[in-house]
Amino acid sequence: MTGQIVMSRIEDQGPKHNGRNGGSKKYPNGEQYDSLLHQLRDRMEEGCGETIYVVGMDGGDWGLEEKDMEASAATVRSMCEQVDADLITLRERNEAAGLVRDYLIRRRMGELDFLEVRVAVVGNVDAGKSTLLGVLTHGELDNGRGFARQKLFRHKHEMESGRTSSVGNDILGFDQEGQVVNKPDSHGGSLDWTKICEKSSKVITFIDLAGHEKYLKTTVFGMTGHLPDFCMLMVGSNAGIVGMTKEHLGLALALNVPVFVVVTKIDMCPANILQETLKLLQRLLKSPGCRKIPVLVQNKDDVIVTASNFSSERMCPIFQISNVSGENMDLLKMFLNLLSSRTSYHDDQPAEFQIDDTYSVPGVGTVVSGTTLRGLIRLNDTMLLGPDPLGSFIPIAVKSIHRKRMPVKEVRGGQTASFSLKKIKRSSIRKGMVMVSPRLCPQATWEFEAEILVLHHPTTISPRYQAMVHCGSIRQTATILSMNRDCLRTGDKASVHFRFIKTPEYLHCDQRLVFREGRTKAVGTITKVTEQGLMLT
Ligand SMILES: Nc1nc2c(ncn2[C@@H]2O[C@H](COP(=O)(O)OP(=O)(O)OP(=O)(O)O)[C@@H](O)[C@H]2O)c(=O)[nH]1
Repeated sequence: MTGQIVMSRIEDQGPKHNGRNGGSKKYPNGEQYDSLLHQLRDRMEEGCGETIYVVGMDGGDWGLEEKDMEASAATVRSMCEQVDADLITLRERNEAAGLVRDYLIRRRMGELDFLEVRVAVVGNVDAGKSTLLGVLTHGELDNGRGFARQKLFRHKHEMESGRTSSVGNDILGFDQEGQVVNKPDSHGGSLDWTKICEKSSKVITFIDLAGHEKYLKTTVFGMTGHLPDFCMLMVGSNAGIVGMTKEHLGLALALNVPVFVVVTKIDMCPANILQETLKLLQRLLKSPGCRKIPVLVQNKDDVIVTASNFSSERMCPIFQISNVSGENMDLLKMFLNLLSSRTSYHDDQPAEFQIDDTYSVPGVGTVVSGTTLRGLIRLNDTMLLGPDPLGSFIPIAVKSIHRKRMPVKEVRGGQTASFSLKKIKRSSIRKGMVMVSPRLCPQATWEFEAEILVLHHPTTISPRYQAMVHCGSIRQTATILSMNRDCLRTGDKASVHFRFIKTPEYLHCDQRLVFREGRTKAVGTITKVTEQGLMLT
């Protein structure tokens, strides 16, 4: 093994993990070091503050002798100092020519900052969604009779019926070492969000979307409005692929949200039934409608490989867990810690924030919560809030910002936040409104065109048909004014001209939308937004 380093190897032959390739970093000269540093910065930006880095390639071979590995590791450590990041060893393995090491490189976070990843949780009723979230966030296993989920229920009627109907939010914090920081208090078992965020370098927000068909509306809103980075599809191993499972998978695929699957209840499922469920699941994921590559995650190596290839590739990891015995929970947690946000941000982009909920807080006033789509919003910035029913936007000053109930000074693209607004009545704010930078000169839109695909419709769709459009946090009925075909049936694609029936909305080209009415579902992409003054009547 020579001590030299050939730069082209790093770019050309490193293992491609979602652009996170590594290489041999033994004894680079100044120029090579700068180039490596530049690459690392790019990768960290692409991964929203973190990247998986593989060290140990020399020539075409995998593996370094111990002393070369230590030299390479020292180079990487020094680069991490330059970019103010921590270097965490994920695994070390022996390949033909020696050692290979996988590192997680994660930006150091100040006390009030953390990386944020949103995971939508879907799956059929009784698949164990609420239970898994209870187990993950409260660190106590279930008893198989609903113990763990009790901690999550927010509404009385849910407590009584055992069904989740609201879009709940649960958080799971990981420290720099990848350990869970959630510590429920000893009385009542409640979680202190501020403490979790302070101790975390990454916070996973789970958006628990209901499993019952009755709540499909809520599920669709959660999948479009809360901008999940990833979707966790839960399947009960004994029940298999039933009820809403395919529906939820289809929705995630239609909205281009990468999916991973968690098969639960393996403690109580006979081996042959578990195998049957896994077989059907793999067949479904490989089918022409999904075109995924299912991977059964069995060990830490599988976690690293699937996490590294997850967001941009077709890989679909499948975990098999028990909420009662805790089997494989460590693999799922490790995977969650390695997921990175899909929304990269640039400070210089004009800020956009979409509102998905409003509250009246005694002593504070009106509070809006939602997701920052782009740019940077700071305390005391002036933003434009709208559109109101006439399509206007009004200036408002940002007087307080909270992330996960914690006061902060700024919030960036990809992060959820809430703002308290002065002198604004809660009743004048609706879901779907936005707060944007005045630089954008925002316009409200009554009409738009979209390319849509009808996923399911019992008869045919033709002009004047009305249905609910979900787009980001917008949820409003729209009428089809015209389309480039006479009528649409299941499986048809068309270019369709829509008009909102109640108020104009703030829309962008390229936004994904879901068009839904009862069992009818269509998905699409906005292709044209009509300026306010130019509406057709
Ligand atoms: N034995 C066993 N029981 C489980 C496991 N996971 C969940 N359960 C039980 O399965 C039942 C249903 O779990 P829930 O978490 O309520 O299911 P859900 O998917 O959240 O259902 P909805 O919220 O109604 O959509 C509860 O009684 C749990 O105790 C598991 O891994 N093993």
